[in-house]
Amino acid sequence: MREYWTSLASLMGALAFLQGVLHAVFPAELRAAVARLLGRVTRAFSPYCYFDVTETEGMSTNEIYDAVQLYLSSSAAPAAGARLSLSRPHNASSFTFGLAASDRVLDTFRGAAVTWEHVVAPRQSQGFLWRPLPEEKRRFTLRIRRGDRDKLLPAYLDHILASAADIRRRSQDRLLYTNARGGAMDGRGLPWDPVPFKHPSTFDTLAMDPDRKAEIMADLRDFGDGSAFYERTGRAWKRGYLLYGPPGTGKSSMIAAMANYLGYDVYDLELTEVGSNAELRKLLMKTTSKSIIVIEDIDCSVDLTNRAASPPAPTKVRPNVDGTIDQDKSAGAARSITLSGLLNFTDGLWSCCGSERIFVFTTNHIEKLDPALLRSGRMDMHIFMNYCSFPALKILLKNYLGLQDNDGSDGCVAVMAGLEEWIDAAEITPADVSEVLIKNRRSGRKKATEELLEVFKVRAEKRRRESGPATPGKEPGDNEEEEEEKRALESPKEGKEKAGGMDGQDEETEAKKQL
Ligand SMILES: Nc1ncnc2c1ncn2[C@@H]1O[C@H](COP(=O)(O)OP(=O)(O)OP(=O)(O)O)[C@@H](O)[C@H]1O
Ligand SMILES: [Mg+2]
Repeated sequence: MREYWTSLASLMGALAFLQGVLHAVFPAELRAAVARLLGRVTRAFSPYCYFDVTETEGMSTNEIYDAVQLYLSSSAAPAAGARLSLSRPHNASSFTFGLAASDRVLDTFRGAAVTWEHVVAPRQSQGFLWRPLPEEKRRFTLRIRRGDRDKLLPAYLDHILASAADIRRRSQDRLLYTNARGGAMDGRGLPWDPVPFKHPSTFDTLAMDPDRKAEIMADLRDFGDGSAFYERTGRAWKRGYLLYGPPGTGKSSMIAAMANYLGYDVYDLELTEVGSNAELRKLLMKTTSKSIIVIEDIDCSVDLTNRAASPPAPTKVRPNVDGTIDQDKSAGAARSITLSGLLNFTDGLWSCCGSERIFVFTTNHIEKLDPALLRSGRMDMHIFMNYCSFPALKILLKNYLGLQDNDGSDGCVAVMAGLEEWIDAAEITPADVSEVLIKNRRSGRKKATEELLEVFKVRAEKRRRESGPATPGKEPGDNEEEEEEKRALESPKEGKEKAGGMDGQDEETEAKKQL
């Protein structure tokens, strides 16, 4: 045994001596060149080819490196034992995972398997630089089979860039843009003011007929995934939705749900702030793709009845001495937008200067809109937001009271039957139902639903009277039922919030303010 250790020690000594001689005889450059050559020879006989994506290109960062990192963090499967690093970028609402040094992930694209390795090596001393580089050199190395090369490149890289852009957009807080400055540009030449968009409305919380809801969601999904379809058919990648119906039926809530569902930004276009068709076009050109452009209450914003009308001579709005502008003067400026300007905005050549954009118009009076505005291609889907139906009511009861379908607890079954019987006759909006539920939610489910049934009955009776012959000598609101309904909506018998807490009205106002 002792001899074994002695011979091992002499072998190690001989190797160290040989290495010393090699270092002395062959300079470092020569050794590196030999190593490179050996690497090349091995690669020449390897069935794989390799591509490096470095973190920096010269002094600037490499966008592809960031995209690969983001893509791998969400799409690819880490190899067994790989470590992922966790981070949360600035302004992001979710975490992202990154690959730690020297770990590998596997991925497949078009049936071909690929491997990514994250290589981290210390950087040699940099000397003096105005902008020092990171101390480590990082790169991703892509390994693919030689035979798959044509199949994978460049399509696989395009796929990575598109996926990374999508992930980035989804993990960042989205924005709500307004044109409150009336088209005037800010310091960066942008006419839109952004604020973080955090509206809580989703398709889960939206009360409407479930079949219609599923249809709208499928339509939005088709639109979002429709890049190839729109290209193949030569259509501009945009879609218009018209939401119409009485006030308080969820039109604005639907827009927020759409934005949350697709992960799009929202541009809330205030037409009365726009001075001319040219300004409207400029605003359109400054919107980004993957966004929803909204014009609320379109019938109230601008005279939309005469397509042929030419804009009146531009009225320059002169500010008053104190710098303010009179309302009627600015209204004059808004009138210089014409229907034809708006039609071009939604379906003219300019409307196609970006892609993946949704136009949403809302109105309480569809009959006031010009048919040209409503045709397919401009408003592709017309969505009627109606009074609350029983299936929609069940969604509100679930959201506000946690009441599940066929929930027999708290003795609600009988009340539910009553609600189903009275709801159509009551013609009540989801907003009014929400109001009653917010105010009574602390009184227990049974009490809250009973209170709602009471409101339904009063409302139904009122509707019946309204549709019957008018009672001479009676003013509107001059009857007992109306007063009783008002009382039920305004001051619930129980469950009033104590001072200090936000009451139902405040919550509602707060929710409305969010959009
Ligand atoms: N369908 C609905 N589902 C869930 N909540 C709703 C629905 N409709 C209305 N609400 C509630 O009523 C409030 C007002 O609704 P919303 O602003 O969406 O109505 P609207 O149809 O846009 O009204 P308007 O025509 O006056 O603009 C919302 O904040 C929401 O709480
Ligand atoms: Mg609205």
